[in-house]
Amino acid sequence: MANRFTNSLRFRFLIALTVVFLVAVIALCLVTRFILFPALQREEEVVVVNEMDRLERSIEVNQQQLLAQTRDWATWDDTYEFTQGNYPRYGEVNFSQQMFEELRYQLMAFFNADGEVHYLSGLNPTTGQLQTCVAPTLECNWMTPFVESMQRFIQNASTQDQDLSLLYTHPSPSLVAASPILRTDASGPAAGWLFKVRPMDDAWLEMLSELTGMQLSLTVHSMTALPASLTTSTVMGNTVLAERLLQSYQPGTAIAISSHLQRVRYLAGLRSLRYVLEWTGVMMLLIIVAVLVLLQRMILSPLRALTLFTEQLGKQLSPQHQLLRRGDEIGLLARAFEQQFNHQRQLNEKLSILSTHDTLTGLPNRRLFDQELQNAVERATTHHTPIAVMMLDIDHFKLFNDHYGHPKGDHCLTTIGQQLDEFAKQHGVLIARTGGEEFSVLAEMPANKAHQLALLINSTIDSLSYPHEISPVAPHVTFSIGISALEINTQLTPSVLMSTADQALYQAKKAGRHQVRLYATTLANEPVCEHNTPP
Ligand SMILES: Nc1nc2c(ncn2[C@@H]2O[C@H](COP(=O)(O)OP(=O)(O)OP(=O)(O)O)[C@@H](O)[C@H]2O)c(=O)[nH]1
Repeated sequence: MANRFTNSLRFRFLIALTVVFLVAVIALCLVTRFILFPALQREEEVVVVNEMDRLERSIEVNQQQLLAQTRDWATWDDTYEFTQGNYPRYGEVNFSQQMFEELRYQLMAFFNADGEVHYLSGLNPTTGQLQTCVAPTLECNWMTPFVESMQRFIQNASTQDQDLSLLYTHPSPSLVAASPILRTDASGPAAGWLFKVRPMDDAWLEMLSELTGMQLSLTVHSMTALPASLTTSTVMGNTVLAERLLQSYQPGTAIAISSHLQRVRYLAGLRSLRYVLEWTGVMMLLIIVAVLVLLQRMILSPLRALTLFTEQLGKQLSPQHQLLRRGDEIGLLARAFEQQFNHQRQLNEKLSILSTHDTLTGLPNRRLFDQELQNAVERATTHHTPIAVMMLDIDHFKLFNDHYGHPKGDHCLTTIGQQLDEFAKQHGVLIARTGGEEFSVLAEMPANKAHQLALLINSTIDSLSYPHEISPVAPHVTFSIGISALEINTQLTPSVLMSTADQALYQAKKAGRHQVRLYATTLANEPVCEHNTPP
């Protein structure tokens, strides 16, 4: 049973489809692993870089704003005069704690044209109080790193240098704007430089976070040169830690500003991908099921029906099957099968007739007669019904052949055979050609009726008047007939019937031919002698 299933088309097709399905799944996994995932990751990297670009632009905007404010102060006649030493109350009039806090200034530093400190004002990072000095000493000592960097900038600046925005990392991360001090009409020469420092402290980060919508943190990195890629990203679960390095004016350091970015695009892409993969899998399974159903309906079921159909053909039921009406290949096959079977059946019938009938006369032959006799004897012994066997032999047929020739003898046999065939059909008996010019009759009837029938056969052949000029018996062809009609008992066999009929025939021949002799049990060894030779 299991072997039959594994050999079936259904099983093989299922295996083939499963293999195709597995190959498709593996291909899908490989495509996902080596094409789709990397594409999603590349897209995420682009998103990260764009986000950090946006962040950097926001910082630049803040720097430009500080620079504009610095430029505004530096190109003001009051500042110019102050730097020239002509406006001693400048600081007192213009600087206040509130102004520094509102504008988020850490420090404002004024330098003369030679780069020497002219005036410093700023909020002490420890106390938060406004301090004003003319040198970064004593309580203004915290301004020293700023001042040193600014003086280095002034030393390196050329006469063409205009205002500039910078980033400091030391002493703390800061935005710094530098602008040459000019008259309000921007006429020169520059009286010095004005620097404004805005701390990149928590408050500044908070302001930037509100502006960009990102949670930000800031660190200072020590490095001699900036790397090729200013943006790095580290995946941390559902977020990416993105970091952008910002060039510092102070050598050997850089400011790193970082943010945890939600992997919104990536996760959405991943969900879409999973959705597509799941549905692709489901669709493939549905397609496999559909293919199997179609296979079952379109091929396997018709093939099964074709098998049943051919079995019916084999049993010669001549089925009017609906398969024969199909227009497809199955229909063609069914019709071809039917044609082949019909042809085969006709051949078999011909063969059967050839093997059971005599070719010359068309009468049943000895084989068929023996079979039927066997069956009749069984019927007779079982049901105690009468049975009789007759042996018919043409008288002096050798003389006929010698006189008329063998072909005429054949013609005579054929004519007599036809006559006997008609007779058999009329009287419901079996007449076979069981020898050269010998015929046998199987008649399921009692002895007296068999005897009358034998007489009737003789008179029928006589009435045919087939010429036999040199026959000593009559001028036409005649029969001698021996009949065996034995008592029905378990001893009764076909050979007993045949041999006793032969004995009766011998008696008929011996008594002068053209006669009927009956060998019956009651008359055993005293055969009845009848002669119906016309007078
Ligand atoms: N033409 C022809 N002759 C056949 C055929 N079969 C047998 N015979 C002939 O039938 C003849 C039978 O001869 P015998 O057995 O001597 O019998 P008979 O001459 O009929 O003499 P009795 O039977 O004693 O009356 C032989 O000459 C056979 O050649 C056949 O198919 N065709």
